[in-house]
Amino acid sequence: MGTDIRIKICGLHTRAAIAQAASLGVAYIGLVFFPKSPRHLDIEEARALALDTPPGMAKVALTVNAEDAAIEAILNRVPIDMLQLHGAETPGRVAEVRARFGLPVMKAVGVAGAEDLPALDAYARVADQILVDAKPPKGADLPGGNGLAFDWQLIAKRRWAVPWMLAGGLTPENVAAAIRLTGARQVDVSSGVESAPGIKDADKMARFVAAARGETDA
Ligand SMILES: O=C(O)c1ccccc1NCC(=O)[C@H](O)[C@H](O)COP(=O)(O)O
Repeated sequence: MGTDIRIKICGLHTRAAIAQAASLGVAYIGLVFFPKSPRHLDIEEARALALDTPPGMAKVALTVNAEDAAIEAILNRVPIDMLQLHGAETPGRVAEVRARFGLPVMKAVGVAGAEDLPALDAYARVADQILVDAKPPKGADLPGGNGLAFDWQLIAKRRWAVPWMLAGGLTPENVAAAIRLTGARQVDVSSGVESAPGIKDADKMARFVAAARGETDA
């Protein structure tokens, strides 16, 4: 562990939460473009927040099965550093988005069991990063951001040729153990630093960052 752990906080939608993320030295912030989500931002809200974001944090646009036109509409107005594809985009679609928009692409891949692991290898061949996340429960409204963890043992000895991020149900209480077990150097959190769906909690954010860096006893 240590301060070299890179942290992404997803689903931020207030200036205060973004300012706090910056003061904590968070590496990435996720802006969610998915209308069913309590963290959804419309394009003009996202633009205002992104223009106000202190330098030094990568602004990641999260979309779900978005068409080119929808991605283009975001990128025309919002200064974005990375695209996070969080739907059922195929490896071919990931390669296409990457080539078309010229931004790094992180593909979220849901894991529930060993049968899901080959997909990680397939996406690692085409994406700039992979987000190793919990698979959403059947019938869930959201394909991510559900606060569910998967069995970290499944990826305990696995490595990929691109940077990867651990996600899914991480909290201030479990993130240190998750990092120890998986060897992750990057972690992503949303629900685990909220007081209610979509509402980020300043104390939980601070405790999460400290725990991920091994600054607490967890
Ligand atoms: O956050 C959302 O509402 C969301 C909506 C649609 C697709 C993905 C979404 N979130 C993804 C994330 O917040 C994270 O990248 C990841 O799934 C971890 O979330 P959590 O388990 O809540 O920490």
